Amino acid sequence: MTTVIDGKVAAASVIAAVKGAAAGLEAETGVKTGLAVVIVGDDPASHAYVNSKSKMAKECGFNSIQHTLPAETTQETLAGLVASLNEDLSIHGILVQLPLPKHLDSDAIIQSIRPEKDVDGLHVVNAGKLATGDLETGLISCTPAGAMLLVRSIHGEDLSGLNAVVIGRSNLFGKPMAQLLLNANATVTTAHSRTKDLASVARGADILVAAVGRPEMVKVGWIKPGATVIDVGINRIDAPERGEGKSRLVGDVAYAQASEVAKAITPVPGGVGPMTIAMLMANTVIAAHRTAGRKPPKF
Ligand SMILES: Nc1nc2c(c(=O)[nH]1)N[C@@H](CN(C=O)c1ccc(C(=O)N[C@@H](CCC(=O)O)C(=O)O)cc1)CN2
Repeated sequence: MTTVIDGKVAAASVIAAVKGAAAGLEAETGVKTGLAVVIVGDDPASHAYVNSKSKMAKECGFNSIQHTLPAETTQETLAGLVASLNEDLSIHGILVQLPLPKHLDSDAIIQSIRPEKDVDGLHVVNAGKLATGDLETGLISCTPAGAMLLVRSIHGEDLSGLNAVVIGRSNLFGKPMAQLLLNANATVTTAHSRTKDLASVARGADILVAAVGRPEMVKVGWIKPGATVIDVGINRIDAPERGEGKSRLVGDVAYAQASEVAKAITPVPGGVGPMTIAMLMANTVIAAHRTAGRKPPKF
């Protein structure tokens, strides 16, 4: 029997823990956890994600602030906003929604966020801490942290003896995911578009993580029978069978066939996606605890 890993259930349990931790911190210290979310431009998907983040932050009992800036915002204006949020004592987490409009230098903006408020875990200080195996003092990028929690729900904390293959090498996901797996003692291969015979590399995986951004690219023949498959892709494709102009979401894995051979698999939607926002809340309450000099909760 294949286990379908339910990201909505896992995310709900993270959120319940966040709510408890935020309430406890406020009761003990008077510190209300604060999250500022910044969005620039009109991309509808980005607006939907940001609205979900702001709403979830309120549900967690946070001070939730949203800054919505027009597409023509200059680098100086955005940098000025980040600088003022860096100084704002009521804000413990700053998130700048990506992608930014093309005329803006995303990396300069991300690197201008104070590392202790970088709840996206993208600042080089946080990336460096993860790369050197320090999982205690930094902030870990939300989607890999969430995907790792799903891996742990199947395999436990120690992945000794297991081969993990991550397909994708982005800073947002592939690199931090590989480092999290390595920290848990898995034997890790990072594969990508230039990897020779990707299918056979993937077939060596006990834990296969796909983050390629190509709909259903990972076929059943790429999956070792009994493997755990974590699908990070969120691709919207046409679905004329649902009516004219309709679309549906699919992952990077051909789910229907893959779920016949995998031991455990994440669906799309409802797998890794919901974990991203839950881990953002987790990072924010961790950051607030640290600022208040309290031991942060573990997730
Ligand atoms: N600053 C950041 N920008 C972006 C990030 C990020 O982590 N930090 N990630 C993505 C978008 N994203 C959050 O921002 C995100 C993507 C998907 C989901 C999610 O829950 N997906 C659902 C499906 C939702 C749908 O129906 O469209 C799922 O997979 O079940 C949450 C957050 C890029 N930008």
